[in-house]
Amino acid sequence: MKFPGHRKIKHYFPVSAPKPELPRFEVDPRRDTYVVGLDQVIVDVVAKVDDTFLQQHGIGKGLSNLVEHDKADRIYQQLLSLGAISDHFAGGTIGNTVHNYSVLADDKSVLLGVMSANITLGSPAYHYLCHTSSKVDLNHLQAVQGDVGRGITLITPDGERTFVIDPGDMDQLTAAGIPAELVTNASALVLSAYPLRASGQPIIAAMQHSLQLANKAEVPVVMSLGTRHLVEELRSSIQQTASQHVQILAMNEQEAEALTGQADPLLAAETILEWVDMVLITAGADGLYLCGYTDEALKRETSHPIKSGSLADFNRYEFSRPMLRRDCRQPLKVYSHIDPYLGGPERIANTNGAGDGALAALLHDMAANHHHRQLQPMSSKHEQPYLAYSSFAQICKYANRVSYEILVQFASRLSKGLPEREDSLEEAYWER
Ligand SMILES: Nc1ncnc2c1ncn2[C@@H]1O[C@H](COP(=O)(O)OP(=O)(O)OP(=O)(O)O)[C@@H](O)[C@H]1O
Ligand SMILES: O=c1[nH]cnc2c1ncn2[C@@H]1O[C@H](CO)[C@@H](O)[C@H]1O
Repeated sequence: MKFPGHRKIKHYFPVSAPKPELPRFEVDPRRDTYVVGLDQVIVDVVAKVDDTFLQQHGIGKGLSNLVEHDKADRIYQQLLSLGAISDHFAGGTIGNTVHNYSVLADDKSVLLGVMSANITLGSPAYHYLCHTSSKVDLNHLQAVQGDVGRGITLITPDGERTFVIDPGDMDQLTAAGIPAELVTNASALVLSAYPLRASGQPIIAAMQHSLQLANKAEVPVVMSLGTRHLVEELRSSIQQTASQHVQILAMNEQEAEALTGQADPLLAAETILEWVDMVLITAGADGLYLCGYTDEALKRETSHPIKSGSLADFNRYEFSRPMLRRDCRQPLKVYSHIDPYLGGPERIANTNGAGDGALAALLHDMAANHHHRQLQPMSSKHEQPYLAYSSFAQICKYANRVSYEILVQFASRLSKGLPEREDSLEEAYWER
């Protein structure tokens, strides 16, 4: 487990005794620190098109459009004949998140979903496996006869991405195949709202079952909202799932507006904190917000400049560490915001996955806290049942840094961890 903070060598957790066993790729729920993700397994087929292509096929720009297999195939064949397909990447919003988590933490995660029983060269399943970190434990995927989902990712000249989703067998995940012990010993269970639109499909029951297992074992549940029109379509079901089963919600500012009716991320966060304990809102060129609770007696004042927006002095206590509302004797709402790292890259090739990257950073900080608590239960860091290792402000910095790394590459998944030292920071910073 790598340390998520300043990432200096001293922040690697000590390993004093030599490990008696050979390293295992499979997660051992009694010994390992890991997060579990549940996803519709999807391979992203990336193609560059112009806006008229979207209009011709009646595809809603910027949306994740669920379509019939035949229509998706017609689009795919046309893209092939145009020579417009540039790549096949592993995708799925939660698949991306757990992969990124494993790359950042240099540690294990588990993916729950489906996989084709018979994999041929060049098939969607083949591409998925080729682009997934070996630290993601895929031993618990459930076999299906057909293909995993195919997400045709259409990139228009303005950099916007639009999905055409051919579900294949991605929704055939069953509740009976969810390994209970893996869920109940995880640092967090992470899933998205996308499966909620698969009405009548087995994945709905699989999702409900995992939520119940995690809730019973008090494993934090993290839900990412997917895309704006999904939230518009399923607002009440998302709200209900969030307030009953979820502790942490992640979304972008459009999804926050669709959920709460508030265009201002701070006001949206204020409302969302009535349902859940923490919320991450990414806001594109405006950076990101992390908001949650701490106990009044444990609040810590920031040394960063004080910011005001729709809430006055909103970041005053951003040096506090996040807690569940029910663990606070006197809950205090804490808001933190950060502008894009280095003002964002000079040129953004593809924003796909920037939000998933930010969420992976938050998960890393939470898992590091879990890991440290197992190793050092008497440490002063665990006098209170904190949700994360670092403060709201520190997690914001980390999440934004990870998003930047995704923006400067073409793919939606990290191919390597963050540098140990930032070239942009002067030597003196690292001497502190
Ligand atoms: N135009 C931009 N300029 C600078 N930084 C950006 C820009 N767009 C995104 N970012 C950075 O990436 C983070 C996440 O971006 P964004 O809000 O677009 O995520 P998203 O819509 O959830 O993405 P996805 O759903 O594709 O994962 C932002 O918080 C910010 O740090
Ligand atoms: O319906 C869906 N279910 C699961 N993941 C999806 C869906 N639509 C798009 N993405 C995934 O979202 C990622 C970017 O955040 C993409 O990699 C894409 O595969």
